[in-house]
Amino acid sequence: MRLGGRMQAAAEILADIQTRHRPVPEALRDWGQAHRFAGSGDRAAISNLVLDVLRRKQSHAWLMDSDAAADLVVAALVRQWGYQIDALIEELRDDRFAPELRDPQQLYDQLSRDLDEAPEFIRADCPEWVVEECKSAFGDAWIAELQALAERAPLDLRINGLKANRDKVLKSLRTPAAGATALAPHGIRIPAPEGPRRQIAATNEVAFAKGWFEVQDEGSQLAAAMTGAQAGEQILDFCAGAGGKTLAMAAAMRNRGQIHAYDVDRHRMAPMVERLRRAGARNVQLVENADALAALQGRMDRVLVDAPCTGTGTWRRRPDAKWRLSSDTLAQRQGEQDAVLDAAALHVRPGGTLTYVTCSVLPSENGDRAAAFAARHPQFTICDSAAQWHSVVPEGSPVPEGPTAADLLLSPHRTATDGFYIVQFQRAGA
Ligand SMILES: C[S@@+](CC[C@H](N)C(=O)[O-])C[C@H]1O[C@@H](n2cnc3c(N)ncnc32)[C@H](O)[C@@H]1O
Repeated sequence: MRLGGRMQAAAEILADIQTRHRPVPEALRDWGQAHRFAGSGDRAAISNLVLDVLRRKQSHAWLMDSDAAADLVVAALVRQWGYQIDALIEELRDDRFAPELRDPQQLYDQLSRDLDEAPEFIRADCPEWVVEECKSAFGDAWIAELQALAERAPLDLRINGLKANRDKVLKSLRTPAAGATALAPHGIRIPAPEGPRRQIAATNEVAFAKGWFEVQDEGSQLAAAMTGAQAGEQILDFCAGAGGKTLAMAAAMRNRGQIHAYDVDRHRMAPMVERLRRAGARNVQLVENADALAALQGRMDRVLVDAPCTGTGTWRRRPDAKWRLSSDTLAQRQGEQDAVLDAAALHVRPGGTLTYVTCSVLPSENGDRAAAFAARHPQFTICDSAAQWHSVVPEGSPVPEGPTAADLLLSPHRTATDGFYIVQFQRAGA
C-alpha cells in the first residue's frame, strides 16, 4: 500500500473507534481481517498512525479546526511523523487512494498556528476534567508531563536472572538499538520506532520462549523491586493479575521463600502458570480463592497491592483509554483501592511491609488513598522510599519524589518510564 491508502485506512479505523466506541486492538484486528491483502508493514504503519492520532487528538483537532479523522491523520503525519506539507502533497499527488487534502496554503496556515494560544488542556492533550488533578500531581511541570504521556513508548524487557543475564539477551536479540535501561537493574530498552516502522516482536524470539526475559515496562520493574522482596521471605502479591510483578519478585528471590499470588478475578491469573514455567520460577503458589487467604493473615513479611486503577500512567501505550476515562470510573477505582488496601493489610505480619502501587499519576488514586489508609490504620506508618530507591537504581539517580516526599511518582517526563505511584507502609511491632 502507498501512503494514501494507509491514511485512508487509518481514518476509517479512527472513525470506527469514534462512532462505535470500539477498543483500538479490536478495530485494528477487524480491519486487518477485512483487508487481507495488507502486508505486515502496512498494518504496522496503519496501527502507528491510528495510535499517534489518538495520542494528540485534541491538539491536532484544535490546529486543524476539525475533528474529522482524515484531518487528524494529516496533522499526525506533519506533527508526529515529520512530513513537510509540500512533500506530503507531492507524495499523494497521483495516489488514487489518498484522502482529499485541503488547499495547501490553508493546511500550512493551520498547522503553523501557535499552540501556546490554545487552552491548557488542549496543549496537554488530556480531558479537561483531569487538569486540576494533573496540576496537583506535577505542579508547574504538568503540561510537559502530559505531553510526555502523549509520546510513543519504548519496548522494555526484564531479564530473568534465573536463566540469563543482560549480555546474553542483548546478544540473542541482535537489535543494535537495544541497550540497558537507565534505572531498572535487569532491564533492556528498545526505543520506539519512528513513523511507520515496526517494533520488534520480542515475544517471537527464541530467547523469550526459553524464559530469558519478559516484556515489562521499566516503571513496573522498579515498582516490583521497590517491594524489597528478599530470598527466603513470605510475600503476598494481592493483585497479581497475570503476574508481571510476581515474576519479577520471584527472580529477585532466586526461588527461595514463597510468593502467594492472589487476584479477586482468578481467571486473570491463568496465563501466569505458563509464564512461571517458562521463567523457571518455582516459589510461587497461586491462591485461587479468598478463603485460602485466611491462613496467611498476619504472617506475610511483605504484601504488594498493585491496585486496580485508571491506568493514566500508561496513556502512551493505550491512548484511547485517555479519552474513555470518566469521573465515574475514577470515583469507582478509589473505592476499590481503599477496599483492597484494607483487605491486603490484614496479611502483613508485625514489622512487615505493605507496598501500594498504581500505574496512575492522579493524586486521588495515589497520595490521597495512601493518606486515607494511614488515617484508618494507625498501626501502619509510611516508610521513607528514598533509601530503598537508592538500593535499587544506579548511584546518583535522583529520587522521583511523590507528593509526601516519602512516596515516589514515576513518569515518562521524570524517569522515562510509564507513570507509577509507589508508597510503602510498615506495620508496627517486630
Ligand atoms: C494493575 S492490575 C495487576 C497487574 C499485575 N500485578 C501485574 O504486574 O501484571 C490490578 C489487578 O487487581 C485485581 N483486583 C481488583 N480488585 C481486587 C481485590 N479486591 N482483591 C484482589 N485483586 C483485585 C484485578 O483483577 C487486576 O488483575
